[in-house]
Amino acid sequence: MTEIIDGNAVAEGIREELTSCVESLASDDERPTLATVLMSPDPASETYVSMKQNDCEEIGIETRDVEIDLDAPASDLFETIDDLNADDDVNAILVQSPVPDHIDYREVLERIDPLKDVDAFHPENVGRLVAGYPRYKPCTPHGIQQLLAATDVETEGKDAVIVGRSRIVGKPMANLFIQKAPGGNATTTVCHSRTDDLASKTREADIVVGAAGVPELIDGSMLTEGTVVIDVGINRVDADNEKGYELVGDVDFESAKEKASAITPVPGGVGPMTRAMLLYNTVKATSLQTDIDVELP
Ligand SMILES: Nc1nc2c(c(=O)[nH]1)N[C@@H](CN(C=O)c1ccc(C(=O)N[C@@H](CCC(=O)O)C(=O)O)cc1)CN2
Repeated sequence: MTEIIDGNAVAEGIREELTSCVESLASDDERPTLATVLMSPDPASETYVSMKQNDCEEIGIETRDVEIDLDAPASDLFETIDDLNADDDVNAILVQSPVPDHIDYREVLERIDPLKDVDAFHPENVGRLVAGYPRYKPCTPHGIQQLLAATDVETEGKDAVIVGRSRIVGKPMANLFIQKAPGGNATTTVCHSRTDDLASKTREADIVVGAAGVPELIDGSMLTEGTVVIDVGINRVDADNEKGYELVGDVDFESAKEKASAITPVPGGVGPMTRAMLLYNTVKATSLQTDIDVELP
C-alpha cells in the first residue's frame, strides 16, 4: 500500500508545538515578529505571503506586512530592509521571491541581517549550512526532512536523488542530506536540466525529491518499486475551473503512486511544511536574539 504523506497534518502538529514556544517568549515580553516584504511579479506570491501571515496569526506570532510597487526603484526595497534590520521589534525578515527583474536578488539577500534571515538565504547562513553548523535551515528542505522523519523514512545510507539545483530547494536539500546528522547521511545525487538520462538516476534512488519546477517531469516509469517520492513542484497550469488554473507537481502523481512506497501530494504535501518551518525559524530567531531558550520541535 502506498502511503500518501499528509503535509497538512504534519505541519499542524509542528504549529501546535510552536504555539507553546511563542507563548513562552511572549510571557517574557518577547513575542516573535515576522516582517514579510512583497514586491513580486509572480501572482502566486500574494497567496503565499498571506498564507504565511495567517499561519503566524494562528500561533501568536506578530506580523509586519510591507508591500512595494513592482516598478519602484531598488532603493525603496533596500531602505525597507535597512529599516527592518534596525527595528528591534522585528525578529525575522522575509522578502518573497521572485523579485522584479530590475532588482538584484543577490543584493537583497546580502542586505538582510543574517540573524533575522529566516529564509536562510544570506551567504553567511548558506556558508554555515554548507560547513555543517547551520543557524537556520532553509524552510523547504527542512520541511522535507521533518516529513521524512514523521513518515519514519530513514535517510542514513540511502540513495537520495534530487532533481533541481535551485538556491531555495535543490542545493540546500543536498547539503542537509549529506550532513552527519539525523535526516542526513544519505548518498546524494543532484540532477538538473543538463543531466544525461535523468531516468537512469531516479531509478537508482531510494528517495527522489522533485524540485525542478517542470510540471509532471517525473513519472512512474522513472521510478523503482518502493521509492519514497517527495514532490516540491507547485506549478499553476491552465484549467477550465473557477480559478482558471490547477496546481500540478513536478511528479506525475497517478503513475508515480503505483511505484512509490510513500509519496507527497500537491497540494497538501511539501507546501504546508515550507510555511511551518518559516514559523520554526521565526521562533528560533527570537530565541537567539533574546537569549531565551525554547524547546523547538
Ligand atoms: N522568500 C521565499 N520565497 C519563496 C519561497 C521561500 O521559501 N522563501 N518558496 C517558494 C514559494 N513558497 C514560499 O514562499 C510556498 C509555496 C507554496 C506553499 C503552499 O503552502 N502551497 C499549498 C498550496 C497553495 C495554493 O493553493 O496555491 C500546498 O502546496 O498545499 C507554501 C510556500 C517561492 N518563493
